[in-house]
Amino acid sequence: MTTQPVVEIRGISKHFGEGLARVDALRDVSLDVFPGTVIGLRGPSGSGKSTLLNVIGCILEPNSGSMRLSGELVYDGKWLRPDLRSLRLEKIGFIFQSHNLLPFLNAWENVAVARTLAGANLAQAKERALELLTYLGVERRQDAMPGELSGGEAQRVAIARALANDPRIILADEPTAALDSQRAGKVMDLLRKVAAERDAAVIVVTHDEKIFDRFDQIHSLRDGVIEGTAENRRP
Ligand SMILES: Nc1ncnc2c1ncn2[C@@H]1O[C@H](COP(=O)(O)OP(=O)(O)OP(=O)(O)O)[C@@H](O)[C@H]1O
Repeated sequence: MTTQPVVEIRGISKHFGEGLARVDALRDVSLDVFPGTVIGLRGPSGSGKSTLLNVIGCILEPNSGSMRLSGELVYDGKWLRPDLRSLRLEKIGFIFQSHNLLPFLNAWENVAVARTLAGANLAQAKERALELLTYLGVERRQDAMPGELSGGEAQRVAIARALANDPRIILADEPTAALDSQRAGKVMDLLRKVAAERDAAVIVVTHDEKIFDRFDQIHSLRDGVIEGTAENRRP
């Protein structure tokens, strides 16, 4: 049996500006990410990491190429779905550097809101939120406001929120940048568990060398091109 990639990118290019001001942020990038894997994107500032993450997240429209997300062709020279918001809600969970929790909602409400945006009623959304907070080991903090959470706790709540709609693709932009190495390691272990147990693909933009050994593969970008890939062998 062959496993289909969850993210399948072919010949994606993206530029900003025109003429002398043109910047080629991605040049003919192809990439497959398989279920159950955690991959890293590294590279110098301006190499195209965030652009690639935002293209996969259907936030930025590329200029050419094609992209399949969990088997569905979503971009082929143009977006193939009129409603990108519902596409994102259905397929993708986002995790940011600073957790981006809504400061006026408590922990479980922050998770539940993502579920209600996808159409669930509040009771269903709360049940799911509490399940996910338990899964991530922060159920005791369910009523805490974001300002009362430690950095590690807040990032776990943010991961729970990213999982609210059971996406198969999790995109994380520098998720450990604000954490010490022990907490960073824990967040990466949780992302590995999420990938393994939910058959998801986790894609992490990072500069953080202390977590490089936690990836199955790390792609190095330079000037909009994937110039190399390192594999971490696992027992
Ligand atoms: N909205 C935009 N308008 C114009 N140029 C942009 C825009 N977004 C990104 N760029 C340019 O595209 C290139 C790639 O940027 P990108 O943010 O993807 O790099 P990065 O590798 O994520 O960098 P960093 O590590 O600093 O976040 C850079 O030259 C950047 O200046």
